[in-house]
Amino acid sequence: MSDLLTTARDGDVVLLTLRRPDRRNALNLELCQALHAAAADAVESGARAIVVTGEGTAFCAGADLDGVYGDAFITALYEMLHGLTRLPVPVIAAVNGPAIGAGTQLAIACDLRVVDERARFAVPTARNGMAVDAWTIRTLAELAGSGRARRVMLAADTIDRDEALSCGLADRPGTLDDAIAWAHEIARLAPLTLAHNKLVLNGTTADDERIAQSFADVWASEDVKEAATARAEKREPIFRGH
Ligand SMILES: C/C=C/C(=O)SCCNC(=O)CCNC(=O)[C@H](O)C(C)(C)COP(=O)(O)OP(=O)(O)OC[C@H]1O[C@@H](n2cnc3c(N)ncnc32)[C@H](O)[C@@H]1OP(=O)(O)O
Repeated sequence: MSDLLTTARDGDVVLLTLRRPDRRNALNLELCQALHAAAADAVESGARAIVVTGEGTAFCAGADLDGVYGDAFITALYEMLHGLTRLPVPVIAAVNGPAIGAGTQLAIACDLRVVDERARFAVPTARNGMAVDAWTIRTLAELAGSGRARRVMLAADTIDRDEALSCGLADRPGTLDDAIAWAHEIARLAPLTLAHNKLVLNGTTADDERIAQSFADVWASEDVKEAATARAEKREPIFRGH
């Protein structure tokens, strides 16, 4: 539990809100640990989709510039970021304002990004002499395109909302409510399939065995039968994740 993060559950969707609006939701050790734990708890409690957002005018101003220089913080930051990519459920970032530095890292550790009018992305490590890991730079290049990633990383440039939408860094324009509505739609999809797909999208060759297993699990599931039954009965399937 932390005062810096709230968790709200609505059916199968969990909303996690960074709550340091006076510091523009900058990430410190406590907030990284709280977010990591809350996302894992959400999955443990059966959530089928997670939304992450920031309170106030920013999504996340990145690492807390008053406390970024310790190993403990960096470790907690990457455990949290990579933890999100390893969760078996889709995570949507509702980017309600600037996502700077580790704020962009947080947004791209999520699977999907919904951006409101104030959203923008930057990783200005070249302005403050810091560094982000290879996963961050490669994922940014994968999502935004290599040319834009070069501009962001080598010229400390910003990607605004419209550009993010046009290049694929952001998936949909919209508000937090739109992101939550999308999460509810996603929560009705087949959970084992989503978990398999996410594992393939984010996994490495080290995950090959787990991927083969998740593939087999999907095909052996009750849900695959439920989809066929629902089709025959001309109704929407009700997936249970087994
Ligand atoms: C490995 C990862 C590395 C990193 O992530 S390095 C950090 C990279 N991030 C940045 O460089 C972002 C710095 N912040 C900003 O650019 C701006 O802020 C925003 C665009 C996010 C928001 O601008 P606006 O709404 O005008 O707010 P404001 O007046 O600049 O800031 C309000 C208060 O928030 C504090 N604050 C903002 N960002 C951080 C931060 N990253 N760490 C600690 N505090 C921060 C300020 O100092 C100030 O405080 P006060 O009201 O006392 O003057």
